Amino acid sequence: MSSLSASETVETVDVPATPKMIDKQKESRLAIKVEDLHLYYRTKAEANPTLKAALIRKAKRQKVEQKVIKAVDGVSFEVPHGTVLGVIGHNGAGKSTLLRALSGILPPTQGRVEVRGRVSTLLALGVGFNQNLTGRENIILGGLAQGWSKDQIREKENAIIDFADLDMLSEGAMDRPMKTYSSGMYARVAFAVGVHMDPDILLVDEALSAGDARFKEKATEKMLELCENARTIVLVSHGLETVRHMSNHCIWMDHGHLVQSGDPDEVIDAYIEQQRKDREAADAKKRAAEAAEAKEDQALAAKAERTKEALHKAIGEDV
Ligand SMILES: Nc1ncnc2c1ncn2[C@@H]1O[C@H](COP(=O)(O)OP(=O)(O)OP(=O)(O)O)[C@@H](O)[C@H]1O
Repeated sequence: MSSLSASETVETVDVPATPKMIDKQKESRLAIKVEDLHLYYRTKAEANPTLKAALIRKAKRQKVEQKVIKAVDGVSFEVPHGTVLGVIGHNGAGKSTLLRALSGILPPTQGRVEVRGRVSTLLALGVGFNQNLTGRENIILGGLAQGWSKDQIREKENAIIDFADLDMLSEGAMDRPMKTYSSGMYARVAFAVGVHMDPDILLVDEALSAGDARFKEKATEKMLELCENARTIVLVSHGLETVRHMSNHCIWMDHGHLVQSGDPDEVIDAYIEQQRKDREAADAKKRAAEAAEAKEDQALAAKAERTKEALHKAIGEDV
C-alpha cells in the first residue's frame, strides 16, 4: 500500500473542462429552461358576428370555425439561478401566457418548460384569493396550502400584514372581504403574500402596476433583497425603466416570438427604437391614406364640375 509522506510533493495538473463538463455545470445552475415552447389558445369566436349570420349558420347546422391563437410560438431560453429576468413586448405579445406556462397554470401545446425550485406567482389579479374571505383569512389559507405549521403561519401572517400595510390606507381592511378592496389594496396583499412564501423563483406579472408610488418603491426594494439572496425573478412589465433598473437579463417578445435576449439596456433601447419606427410607419401610412382621400375628393369635385358644365351647355345656358 502506498501513502504520501509530508515531504513528498504531488504535482497537480489542471484538467481542462470538457464541453460536456461545462454543460453539466451550467445545467446545475439553471432555474428555468424553456425549449421550443408553443402555447396556443383555441377560440370559437366568429370574425364578424351578426344575428343574421348566426341564424343562417344555425339553419344550415354549420359549426363556428375554431380559431387558433398562437400566443407563444417557438420560444427557447434559459435562466440561471439568481437572475432577474425582465420580459417586455407590445400588448398581446405573449408575455403573460409565457408566465402562465412557467407557473404551471398552462400546459405547453408543444415544447418543454422546466422550472427548478419553489415557485411563487404574482399575477396582476392575485389569482388564488377567495374574494369572499378577508385578507387575513386568505393569508392563512395560503399558508395552509404551503404546508406551514401553526407557528409559521402566525409569524408570516404578521410579517405579511406589516408589509401590505393596509391599515395605513383603510383601518381594519385586513378583516374585510377582499372583494371590497381597491385594485391597489389587492396588489399589496398579493405582493406581500408572494414574497413571504420564501420562493426560489418569483414570477411577477404587472402585479406592481396597481400599487402607488410608495408601495412600488417598497416592492422593488423587497425584490432586490430576494435577488441578493440568489432567488430568481421573472418580471413581466410595460414599465421599461423598472425593468431596466431591476433586471440583469431581458427578453423582448413580439407576436409570440422571442425577438431579442440579452443585456437589459441593449434590449430595452432596441425595443424603444422599434416602437419609434412602428409609430413613424403608422403615421406615414395615415398621412398617405389622408392624401389619397383628399386626391379622390378633388377628382370627384372636378368630375361634378365637368358634369355641371355639360348640363348647362346642353340646355344652352352659361355657367
Ligand atoms: N384566455 C385566452 N383565450 C384566447 N386568447 C387569449 C387568451 N389569453 C390571451 N389570449 C391571446 O393570446 C395573445 C397573447 O396574450 P398575452 O396576454 O399573453 O399577451 P401580453 O404580452 O401579456 O399582453 P399585455 O401586455 O396586453 O398584457 C393575444 O393575442 C391574446 O389575445
